[in-house]
Amino acid sequence: MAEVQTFAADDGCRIAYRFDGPESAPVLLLSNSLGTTMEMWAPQMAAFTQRFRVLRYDSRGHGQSDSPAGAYSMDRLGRDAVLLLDAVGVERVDFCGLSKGGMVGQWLGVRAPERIGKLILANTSAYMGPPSGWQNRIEGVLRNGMGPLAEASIARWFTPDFPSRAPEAVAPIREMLLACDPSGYAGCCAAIRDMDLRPTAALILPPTLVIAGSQDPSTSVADGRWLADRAKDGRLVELDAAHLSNVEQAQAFADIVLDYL
Ligand SMILES: O=C(O)CCC(=O)CC(=O)O
Repeated sequence: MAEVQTFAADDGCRIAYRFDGPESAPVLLLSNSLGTTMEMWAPQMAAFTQRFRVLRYDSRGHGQSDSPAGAYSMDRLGRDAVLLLDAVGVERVDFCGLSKGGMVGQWLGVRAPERIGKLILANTSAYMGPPSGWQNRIEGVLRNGMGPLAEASIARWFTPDFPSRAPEAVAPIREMLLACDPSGYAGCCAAIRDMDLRPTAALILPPTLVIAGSQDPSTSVADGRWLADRAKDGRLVELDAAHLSNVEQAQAFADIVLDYL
């Protein structure tokens, strides 16, 4: 049975990961969004493991990974993904990341394209300014913890009636957010605060599918189209969802990813 394992990144931060699916299958690497864990991919696991050996990890600051104090950077988060591949001895993967995970994907597409077959960037953006908004969020979470963020986050992550229509899908996501280490969450907020991947977006080399949510107030369809227009071989697909489109449109998300791969 698959279990969560850990490896140490080059600064000693322990990163948690797990494999699921047939050992002989090609590897699909999944990267989580801000305030969630590798369990955010639960709605796709049955479908993805039909064809792939799925490698999921908790981004530093999240889940069972360490949460070092201080600001992280997108370089740091991108290097963690490369170091994970090195640690498990996998040379090349297909990649799917949502929001912050998609920012890591943009970084990989430019900085480590030789490690990536196809890239799927869901509900993400090359820039999420202004920095002052992130700074306020960092100060708030370090002062007051995760609790006060929860309901506003859920309201951005799902369309208005989804939580009452599918409480069983939303409850685990709320739990992940509330269990998040405030210092790890703040570290990742700093990485987004300081991120501007726009100057290098045209250097994304792998074939790229961008998935956008037509009702996503965090990373818009326009943000997704902007990326798809710049990636060397980019394409855009829209789902009727808010930010966590893989939870709200679980089957459609899985079908789109598997069709593309
Ligand atoms: O979701 C992410 O990974 C980063 C973007 C974000 O903060 C979305 C949100 O909380 O609305």
